[in-house]
Amino acid sequence: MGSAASEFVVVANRLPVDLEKLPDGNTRWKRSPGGLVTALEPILRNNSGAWVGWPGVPDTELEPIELDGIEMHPVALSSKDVADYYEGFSNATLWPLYHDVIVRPEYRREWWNSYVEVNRRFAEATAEAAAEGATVWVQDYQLQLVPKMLRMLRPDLTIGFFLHIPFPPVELFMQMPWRTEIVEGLLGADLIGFHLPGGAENFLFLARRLLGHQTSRGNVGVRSKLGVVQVGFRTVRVGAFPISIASGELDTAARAKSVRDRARQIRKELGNPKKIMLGVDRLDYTKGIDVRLDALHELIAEKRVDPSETVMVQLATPSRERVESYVQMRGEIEMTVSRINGEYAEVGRPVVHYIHRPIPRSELIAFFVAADVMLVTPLRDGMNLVAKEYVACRPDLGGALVLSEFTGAAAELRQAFLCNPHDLEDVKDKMEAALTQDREDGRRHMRALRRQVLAHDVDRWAKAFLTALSRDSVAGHSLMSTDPTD
Ligand SMILES: Nc1ncnc2c1ncn2[C@@H]1O[C@H](COP(=O)(O)OP(=O)(O)O)[C@@H](O)[C@H]1O
Ligand SMILES: O=P(O)(O)OC[C@H]1O[C@H](O[C@H]2O[C@H](CO)[C@@H](O)[C@H](O)[C@H]2O)[C@H](O)[C@@H](O)[C@@H]1O
Repeated sequence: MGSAASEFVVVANRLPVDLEKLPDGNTRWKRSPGGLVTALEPILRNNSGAWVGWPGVPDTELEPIELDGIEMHPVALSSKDVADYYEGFSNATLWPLYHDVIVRPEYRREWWNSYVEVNRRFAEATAEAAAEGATVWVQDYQLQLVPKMLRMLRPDLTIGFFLHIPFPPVELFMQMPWRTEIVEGLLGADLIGFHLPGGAENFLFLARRLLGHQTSRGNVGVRSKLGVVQVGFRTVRVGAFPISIASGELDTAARAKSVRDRARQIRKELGNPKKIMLGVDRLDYTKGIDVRLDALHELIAEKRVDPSETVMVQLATPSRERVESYVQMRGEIEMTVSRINGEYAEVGRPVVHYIHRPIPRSELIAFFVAADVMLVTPLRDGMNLVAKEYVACRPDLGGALVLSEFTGAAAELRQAFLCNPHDLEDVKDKMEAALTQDREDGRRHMRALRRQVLAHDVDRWAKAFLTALSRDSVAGHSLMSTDPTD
């Protein structure tokens, strides 16, 4: 495969596929976890581009390879890189800091040094993969230094950056010992995207107060009214672009007879309960899996939910399994599941069905179709694609969505049963309301939710971001430029 050939390059910590080493010594590629891949994989597949990322296993050097129409450029990470850059700085420092310090971020210099070094490696790999004048789209918190490093290596490139997790309030961000370096790193991009206007506005404030750049001061809009930072002669634009899913594809898949049959079979396998509640998440402390389990436990104890006619299914993909806070949270969740089942299950009829492994896509869609109530209760979440996937999978207008106010999705899905996950009574009330909703009200809410999700799909997200990015490359913008992209 030729190098320096791609006109469009996505750079993300992970490739969309992980290399799996099988016990017999063979290897195979499998879909990698998380919403970033769910969102970007179809875009790249349909637009023939290159993807620079880690193949998900340590100490493995691989040549570029074409898979499913995408040119994959694997970046090797050693076991030490994985421990310090990925598990350490990315997921024990940045992840908790950017998610409202739900657990305490650890600030370690050796992790930071590794973050800098690995970001440099990604920048170098991208500089090799990109054609002259190409567009490069850097993704997420693991790679915040790449825009500046890449600009120094390849000033000819147009560089976009998108943050998939929340950008924290200024008071929290200021804890970061390397806060200046991170803001400078991001400012290497031509366009910096966040899910919500609040994140973009936090960033503009920091660019002004921390680095002394001139910036625009008004509110940032959604896919419009971008903010501006003047960095010497360069103008960096900052905007809000809420990510989405391939809604049309899911809608079609959910209508298939095989999926509807499987959904009926799932209900039967669960003992034909009156109501099925569903949770689908990476096993992450931000997702509030404990919140929904505690709420269910209390609802049963208070006899507001009858465990002989209601079941909960929690599908949990293993995630970041060597990071201490994840180990601890898994133990707590599994204990609560056992406690609820210990108190209320009958032989052969658990109240909570808990599966700790990834589920194939078609099976997941059948679960969405089968579920009467979808529980999405994060303490904080950049977007949460699961909420949108559930809505897209309900062309029958059935089902109800309980959604935390602290997800990016809540800004768009206003007709859900919105709840405050820090207020257990509120979560219980919303779960009960969703379980007992009037059929016609439910259909009306679901119709409105679907209108939003089907109209704003992942293609529209990518188009809005890339259109704004390409405008950057052709024209200089004045400091107060406001240029709608939608
Ligand atoms: N147990 C599971 N099995 C298979 N896919 C899952 C599972 N849990 C989550 N997913 C998928 O992973 C993605 C999660 O995206 P999102 O909700 O945005 O959160 P995050 O990216 O933080 O994990 C969705 O596409 C969802 O369908
Ligand atoms: O790569 P991992 O460490 O296994 O984690 C998986 C992904 O998790 C995060 O996803 C986020 O992106 C979603 C799409 O924008 C968004 O809906 C969700 O709220 C975010 O949490 C992470 O940001 C990705 O980098 C990871 O690949």
